[in-house]
Amino acid sequence: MSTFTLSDLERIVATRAKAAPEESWTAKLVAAGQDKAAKKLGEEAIEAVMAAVKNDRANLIYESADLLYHLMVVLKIADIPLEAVMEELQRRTGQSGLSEKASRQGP
Ligand SMILES: N=c1c2ncn([C@@H]3O[C@H](COP(=O)(O)OP(=O)(O)OP(=O)(O)O)[C@@H](O)[C@H]3O)c2ncn1[C@@H]1O[C@H](COP(=O)(O)O)[C@@H](O)[C@H]1O
Repeated sequence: MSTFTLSDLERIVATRAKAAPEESWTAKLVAAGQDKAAKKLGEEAIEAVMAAVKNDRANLIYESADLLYHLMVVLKIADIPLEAVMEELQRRTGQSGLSEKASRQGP
């Protein structure tokens, strides 16, 4: 079982964001800005969706890793700590996704 966590990835992204863009994909994306980083996130999401609908397990794992990495870069550029996302997820525990959806729908 892997001991690697999203917090580890967040730390790596934060460190590599300060590297020279010629030597780091992370730094290159950060230097390019949120439009480029968010576009990459969208592309990786589509690739993960395609792997999922094709039932391609190996590729879904690979594209999910790309997706999570690019999400961490987008959060870094937006100056949102992973902690904020985890707090939101924690806030939702104890409430079913269906009742949460219903609470957002109007009369
Ligand atoms: N997890 C990742 C990770 N996942 C994907 N990628 C990179 O994301 C890029 C996007 O892949 P694509 O094939 O979609 O893009 P591309 O066609 O090469 O690029 P474009 O033509 O779209 O610009 C590739 O260069 C991948 O290597 C990652 N780059 C870095 N990391 C992590 O970040 C760390 C630091 O990496 P650097 O910032 O490069 O030092 C690494 O050790 C990893 O832990």
